[in-house]
Amino acid sequence: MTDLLTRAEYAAIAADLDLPRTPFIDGKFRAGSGPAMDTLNPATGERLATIATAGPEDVDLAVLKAREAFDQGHWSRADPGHRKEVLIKLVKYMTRRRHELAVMESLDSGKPIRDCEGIDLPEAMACLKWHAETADKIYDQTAPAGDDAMALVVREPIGVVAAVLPWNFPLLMLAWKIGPALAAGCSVIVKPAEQTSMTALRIAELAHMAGVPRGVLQVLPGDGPSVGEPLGRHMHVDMVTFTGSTETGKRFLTYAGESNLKKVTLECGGKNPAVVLEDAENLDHVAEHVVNAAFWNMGENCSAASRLIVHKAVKAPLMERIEARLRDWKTGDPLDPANHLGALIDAAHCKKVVGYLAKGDKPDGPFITPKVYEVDKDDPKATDEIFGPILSVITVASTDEAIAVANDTSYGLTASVFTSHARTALRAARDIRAGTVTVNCYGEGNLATPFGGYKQSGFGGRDNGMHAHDQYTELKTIWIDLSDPKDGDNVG
Ligand SMILES: NC(=O)C1=CN([C@@H]2O[C@H](COP(=O)(O)OP(=O)(O)OC[C@H]3O[C@@H](n4cnc5c(N)ncnc54)[C@H](OP(=O)(O)O)[C@@H]3O)[C@@H](O)[C@H]2O)C=CC1
Ligand SMILES: CCCCCC/C=C/C(=O)O
Repeated sequence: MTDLLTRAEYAAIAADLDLPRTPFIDGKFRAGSGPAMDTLNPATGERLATIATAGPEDVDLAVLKAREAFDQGHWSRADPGHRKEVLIKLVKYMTRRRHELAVMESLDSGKPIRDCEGIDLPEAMACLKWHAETADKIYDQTAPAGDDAMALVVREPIGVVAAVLPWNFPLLMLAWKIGPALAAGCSVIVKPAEQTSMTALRIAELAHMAGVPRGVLQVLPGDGPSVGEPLGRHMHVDMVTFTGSTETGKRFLTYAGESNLKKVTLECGGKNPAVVLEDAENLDHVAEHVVNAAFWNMGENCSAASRLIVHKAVKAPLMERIEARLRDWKTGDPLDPANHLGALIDAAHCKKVVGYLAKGDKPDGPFITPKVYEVDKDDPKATDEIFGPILSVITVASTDEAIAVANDTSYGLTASVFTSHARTALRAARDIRAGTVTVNCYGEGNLATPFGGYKQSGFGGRDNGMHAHDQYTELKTIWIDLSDPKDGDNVG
């Protein structure tokens, strides 16, 4: 874990923050022509900043500049080694300013500073570096074509990419999108969630300082209908990469279908199961993972394991251990490094989550302490993506029943299985319909492994790994006739 500063030191950084307040277009901050928007500190409800949002002309200008930059080729056709060096320089700038970025992220999103410093920031930087390093190490292919021809199969950057982001991991999701897209040579326009624009704006500025040319990385603050939809419908945007709710994700398919058939990749919601079977070993270890899986990031996580599906034989000892671990998980002031849970993102979301609390359980403003409820598998707590610190526990009597319950959802993002038998683990991993299945642990894999969902959790591609790079490229076949023209007619 990164060395944390004290609460007072974080407060001093917060007091001194220089916050970005306008769209970043064509290499500079410009006065946005959209309505002013207050961004609030979720923990206090106080105004953090008033941001000038992007209006329709800003969206058009950003797309025009992104297109021009792409066509000029200073980035898209640059030596891949140059793109690598520039992105690594960006990471260096982020490293220098990591405390400032971490505090900005915490103030803007309500996330606990210990996570911003220990997870979001280092993971975002590692992600950018990982993709930067791939830029000059990817080879194209030749295909079998016989003696008289050569067939090249090459990947080219797809063009102008709009990245529409959620509020739960503002910086990390930014990195998951811009890392591979910029490394591949695309121009990227970012639409952060309206609640959390701060770190995206600052990263765009740092990227430009590091050498990302004008128009290649732009950030347009504003809400979904004003900025997300026009990007989704724009005739000169080649691709949308989206992370957020399934409902909004589906809209982007409509926008694409009603405009230019742009490519759309969606990373959407989840109601992910942690399946603990009768033969699970070391219940202390299981409890540690289950607690982290359900409550990390206040449960505001598409890959949160919010359903614990547990065999009746191990339920009681596991529940005891979960309750014991939760005593160490403190909720409160996000800038206090002692706290594991901060504030929920905003009042509307808080109201939604509170609607799932049991009678008698109450929030403390935007703070909700972890809740564990035993429920039937059809209870809304067990079926809905709550996106809050609520773990729903469903008891089962067999492995088959556990797998059936795990799959009884319209989502399929992640799942975890705890068992001591390799065969059971492998069968369960195969039978659960989800994009990531972890065995005897909870997680999302790492930067090298693809992340995305089955069913209504995802569409069209994967974040992370080389699979992410591939989704920001088009495949082109170049067929070269090598036959000797003297041999006569080689047509057909
Ligand atoms: N998979 C995930 O990681 C996430 C899942 N969710 C789920 O979604 C629920 C609702 O959260 P919410 O923030 O509303 O998520 P959304 O899916 O609505 O938001 C994600 C992004 O899409 C944008 N957007 C919203 N509406 C439109 C639209 N009509 N056209 C184009 N873009 C749009 C948002 O902009 P803006 O918000 O600025 O209007 C935001 O940038 C949560 O409770 C949770 O269950 C939420 C966030 C992340
Ligand atoms: C350190 C890995 C964090 C992964 C978070 C994945 C969540 C994605 C989402 O909620 O969209």
